[in-house]
Amino acid sequence: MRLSIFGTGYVGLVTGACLAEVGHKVVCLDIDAAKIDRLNRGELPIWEPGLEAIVSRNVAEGRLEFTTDIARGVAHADIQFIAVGTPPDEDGSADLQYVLSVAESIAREMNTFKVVVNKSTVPVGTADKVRQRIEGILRERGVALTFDVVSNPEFLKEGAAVGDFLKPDRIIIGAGSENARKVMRELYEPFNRSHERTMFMDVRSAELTKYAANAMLATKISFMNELANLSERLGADIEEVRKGIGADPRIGYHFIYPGCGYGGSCFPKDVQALARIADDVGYEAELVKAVEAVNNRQKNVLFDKLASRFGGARALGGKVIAVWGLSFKPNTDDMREAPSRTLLESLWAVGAEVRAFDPVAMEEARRLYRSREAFFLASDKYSCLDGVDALCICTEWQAFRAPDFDEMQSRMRARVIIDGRNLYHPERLREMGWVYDSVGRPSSLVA
Ligand SMILES: NC(=O)c1ccc[n+]([C@@H]2O[C@H](COP(=O)([O-])OP(=O)(O)OC[C@H]3O[C@@H](n4cnc5c(N)ncnc54)[C@H](O)[C@@H]3O)[C@@H](O)[C@H]2O)c1
Ligand SMILES: O=c1ccn([C@@H]2O[C@H](COP(=O)(O)OP(=O)(O)O[C@H]3O[C@H](CO)[C@@H](O)[C@H](O)[C@H]3O)[C@@H](O)[C@H]2O)c(=O)[nH]1
Repeated sequence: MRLSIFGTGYVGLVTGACLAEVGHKVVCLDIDAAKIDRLNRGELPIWEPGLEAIVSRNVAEGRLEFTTDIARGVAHADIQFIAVGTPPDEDGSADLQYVLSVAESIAREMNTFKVVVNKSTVPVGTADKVRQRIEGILRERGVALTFDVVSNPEFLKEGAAVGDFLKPDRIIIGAGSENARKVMRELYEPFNRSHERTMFMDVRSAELTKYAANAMLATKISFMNELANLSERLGADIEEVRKGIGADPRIGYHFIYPGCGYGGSCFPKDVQALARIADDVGYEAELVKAVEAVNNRQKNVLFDKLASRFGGARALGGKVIAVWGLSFKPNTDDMREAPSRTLLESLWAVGAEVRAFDPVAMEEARRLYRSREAFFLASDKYSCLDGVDALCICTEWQAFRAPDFDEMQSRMRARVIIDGRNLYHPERLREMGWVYDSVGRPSSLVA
């Protein structure tokens, strides 16, 4: 089948490449001409494992192309995907300007029937707004064309996006007409060969399913972080508690890792947006708001631990602190809402100097903090430790899991590790003479 996708970010680009991979003919559009130029030169604007190979193969085989030409994109296909950003507005609600602007573009250029498929994460009722926007423009143009609006939220994770897209747990389709359901079934047919993954429902339920999934996952994390903070104060070990509860299949082991808070471009904004969606219909979403509040507090946990270790926040002035891991999670260079940023900014605020290392997010860190003094990006994880007073770990990259502790010790001014991802065994480190603090474990109590 033929389809066009507006937006070549994480979702649009992965969707385009993966739908081309199964045989469809895809045109990807973006208003960012520099991005399209890079893609046409064979460069990827994002770091995502496995994506480059799929993009280059499908471009070479003529199933995938990139353009800024809206008329060409709209004419190419009956199926028009919207995969643009929905960033938080000032009050935390999702800003729909990019989604509605794509709806306008489609309406201005369409001359035949279209199925408009929204893949962006959007509040319940957005499909109605998209429909009204398209109808308004068609009226202005004086043309009588029919179209469907479908909700098809995306559940891929950064760092595992290609695998998630090609082998989805489920494909959610919110569609109001039999024709739209038929088109979407055919489009996703290649993904249903081993078993049926497509779930059809009404449009509003599909829109809410996306927020429900993210809010549920974020709730699990905030719950575990709350329990971790409690464990520390009770002399219990959250890692034992985690395994103990994970063994219950009703709870499960997934997404119950405590740490220094969740980040990324989705959980923080979507939890906030869900709370605003509830406010808008006069419902106080107390649990959802608590999830956000717990997470905001958790993002300070490394700084607070460091401060108490050094005898107060002001005592950190003039200290040199190493940070391992800048991206919001492993296998991505994305630093949006990363817990590392909260730590960096708190350290700078008290006059500490930071030496940082990340396996892939160095360029992104340079872009974000170019003009920052007191920020040194090291070329590897060991040189990052030269002369530092302590090491903080923000991201659980594989490269940090089994380091050479002797090498580390020889470079650091003091043997202090504050670990926001619970990577090491507290007792082993203590035996080796380290001061080791992590999240929710007895190590945290050792002076
Ligand atoms: N990043 C993820 O892991 C993820 C996963 C699932 C869902 N989502 C949701 O998908 C949506 C897109 O997220 P993303 O991370 O891909 O965003 P992104 O910011 O990486 O990319 C959005 C792209 O859309 C382009 N764009 C904006 N207006 C446009 C227009 N009028 N026409 C064409 N292109 C336009 C931008 O230039 C940009 O390249 C969001 O709603 C997000 O919440 C994201
Ligand atoms: O047990 C856990 C699991 C995750 N995290 C943190 O949670 C954040 C988000 O992680 P993850 O969900 O793996 O990454 P995202 O790429 O943000 O993916 C989420 O957000 C996407 C955008 O909506 C959805 O499509 C995905 O299904 C959803 O998992 C990261 O900071 C992780 O460190 C924890 O602290 N503990």
